[in-house]
Amino acid sequence: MSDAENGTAGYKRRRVQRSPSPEYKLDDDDNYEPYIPVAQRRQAKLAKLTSWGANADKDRERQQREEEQEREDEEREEERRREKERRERTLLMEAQEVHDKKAAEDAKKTEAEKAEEQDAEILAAIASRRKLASDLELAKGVQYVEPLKTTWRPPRFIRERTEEQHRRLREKYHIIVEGEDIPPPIENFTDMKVPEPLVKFLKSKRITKPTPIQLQGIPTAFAGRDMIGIAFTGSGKTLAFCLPIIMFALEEESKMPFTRGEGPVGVIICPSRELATQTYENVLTWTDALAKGGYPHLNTLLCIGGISMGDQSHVLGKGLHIVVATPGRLIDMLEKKRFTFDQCKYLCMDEADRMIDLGFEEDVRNIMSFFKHQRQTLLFSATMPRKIQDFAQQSLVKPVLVNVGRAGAANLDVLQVVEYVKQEAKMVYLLECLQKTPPPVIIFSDNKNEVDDIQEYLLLKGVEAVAIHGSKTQEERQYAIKSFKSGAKDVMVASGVASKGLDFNDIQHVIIFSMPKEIEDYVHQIGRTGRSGKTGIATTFVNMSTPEQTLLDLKYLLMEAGQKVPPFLQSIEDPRAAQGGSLTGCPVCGGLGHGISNCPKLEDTQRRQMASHRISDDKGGY
Ligand SMILES: Nc1ncnc2c1ncn2[C@@H]1O[C@H](COP(=O)(O)OP(=O)(O)OP(=O)(O)O)[C@@H](O)[C@H]1O
Repeated sequence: MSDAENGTAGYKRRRVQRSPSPEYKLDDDDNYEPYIPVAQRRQAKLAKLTSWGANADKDRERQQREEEQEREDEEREEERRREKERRERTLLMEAQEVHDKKAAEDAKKTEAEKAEEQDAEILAAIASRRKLASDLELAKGVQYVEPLKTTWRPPRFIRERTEEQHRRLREKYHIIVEGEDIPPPIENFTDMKVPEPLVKFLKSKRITKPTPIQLQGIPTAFAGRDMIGIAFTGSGKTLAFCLPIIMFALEEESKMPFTRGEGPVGVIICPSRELATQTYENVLTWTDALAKGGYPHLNTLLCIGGISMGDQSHVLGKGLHIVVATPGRLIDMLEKKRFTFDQCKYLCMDEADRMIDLGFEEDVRNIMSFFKHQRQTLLFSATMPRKIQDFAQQSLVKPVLVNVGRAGAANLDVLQVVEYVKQEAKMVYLLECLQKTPPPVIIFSDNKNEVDDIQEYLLLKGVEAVAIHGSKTQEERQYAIKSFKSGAKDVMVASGVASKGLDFNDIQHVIIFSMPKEIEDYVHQIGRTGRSGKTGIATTFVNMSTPEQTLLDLKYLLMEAGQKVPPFLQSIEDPRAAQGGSLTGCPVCGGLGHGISNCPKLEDTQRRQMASHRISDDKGGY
C-alpha cells in the first residue's frame, strides 16, 4: 500500500523509520499510534462485535471498575486541589497578618518616634565624618594621648584648694566643665600670672576682672590643655584665646630671641577677614602694652585675602611670633613657604563651629598638615551644636570643655523685641525704629541687594549710613568698619556673614531687617549689642515670609531668655508637642524649635555639598 492511500501515513512511517533515540524523543511521539491497515481494523471490529455477547458481562464489570477508578482519581484530584487552595490561603493570610501587625505597630509608633528613628539615621551619617586631623597624621595613625606640657602653674594657694572649692566657684559663675584633670578657675588676672604691664593696660580699658569664660578658659589654656570654649556673644572670648598664645610666644622669645625665618609659635584662624583684622588689632595692642612695660617685642602677622602681603614685609623680615589669618590666604602663604609651621605649637579657631561646619573643614585639615609637632588646639564660639562638640572632641587630646550658659543661647543682656512688619512696610518702619535709641545702630539683612537698598534709602533720608557685605571690595569693607567704629557714621547696614564676631563699641540697637533662617545667625547678630556687661536692644522684623520653623526657634529662644513672647509667636504650635515627641534642641544647629530632620542648617550644608560635588564632577569631566 502506498503512502498516498492512507493520507498521513507517510509522515508517521518516516518517523518510525528514523527510530529516534530517547534523547531526541519529542512530545508528539508519546501520542504515537502504530499504523494498522484498514482491512485489519475491519477484521478486528468484526471480531469484537461477534464476541460482544460472550464478553459483555466482563466488559461491563471492567467498565464499572474503570469508572470507579476514574471517580476515585477525580476525587483525589479534587482533594489535592482543595488542599493546595487551603495551603495558599493560609500563607496569604499569614502574610496579611504580618503586614497588618506591622501596620498596627507603625500606627502605634508616634510621629515623634518615627522622627527619632529618622534623626538617628541622619546623625549616624554625620558621625561618619573624618576626624579633624591632618591627612598625614590620619595616614600614619599618629595619635597624641597626653596634652602639651607647659611651665605655667597656678599660685600655690589655688593649687591647695579642694576640688569642691573649684566646683563651687564654677557654680557661682555658671561655668560648666567636662574633661579630665581640669585646671582650676582663677578669679583675677594677677593670680593667673598675667604680666603686670598687661594687667595695668587691661585695667585702663575697664577690663578689671576676668569674665567667666576667661576665668576658667585662660588657666585651662595656660596649662597647655586642648579646649572647646563656649560662651555667649560679647563675653570676652578673644582675650581668653589670645592671652595664652601671647604668653607662650613671650616665653619662647625670652628663652631664645627669634630671628628672620623663625616662627610663628602660634596661629589664630578666623572665618572672615574682618574678624581676623579685629583679632589682629587686639593682639597688637596687648603685645604693645607688654613691650612698653619692658617685655620683649612680639611680631604678629595679619594674613588675610584682599591685602598685599608686601605691606607686611617688615614683619616677615624678622622673626615671627603670632599669625592671625583666614584659611585661604594662610594655606597660600604656607604653600609658598613664606613662613613655616615647624615651630608652631598653638592653633586657635574663633567661631570654630562655623569653621568646621561651613565648608572650611578641608582647609583646616590642610592647615593642620603643615604642623610638624603636637599642637595645642583651642576652639571657641558662642554657638556650638552638640554634634560639632562631639566631633571636635574626638579630634583633640584630652580636651576640656568650658561652657558658660547653653551653647547657642542668646546673651541675656540683650532686650529682644520681635515685631510683625509687612514686607512693604519695612522700610518706612525702619526709620521709626531708628528713633528708639541714639546711634550707633546696626541693621542686618542677609540679602546683599537689600543691604544696598536699605543704605540708599537711609542716605536719601539723611541718615549717615555705611554698608558692608561680601560683594564689597576689601577697601570698601575696611572703610565702612573704620568710619562706623570711629563714630563718623551712625548706622551700619550689614549682611550677617560680613559682620560675624565683630566687636563694635557700645552698639545701642541691632535691627534685624530680615530674620535669618538659621537661629544661630540670629544669636550672633543680636550679639553685636549687649557686650561686655552692657545692655542693648535688638528689634527683629518678621512676617508671613518668615518660615514657621524659624519663628518656632525664635519663640523658644525668647522663652529661654525670659523675654516677652509676642502673641503671634505664642500662637505658633510646635508640631512635635502635638505628636508627643521630645522637645530637645536640634543637635546640628542647636535650634530649639525643630529636630534634625528639618534642620535648615543641615539642608543648607547638604545643598552646598551637592553643589560642590557637581562642580568637582564637572571639572573631572575635562
Ligand atoms: N574681663 C572683661 N571685662 C570687661 N570687658 C571685657 C572683658 N574681656 C573682654 N571685654 C570686652 O568685651 C567686649 C567683647 O569681647 P569679645 O569681642 O572678646 O567677645 P566675644 O565673646 O568674642 O564675642 P563674639 O562671640 O560676638 O565674637 C570687648 O570690647 C572686650 O574689650
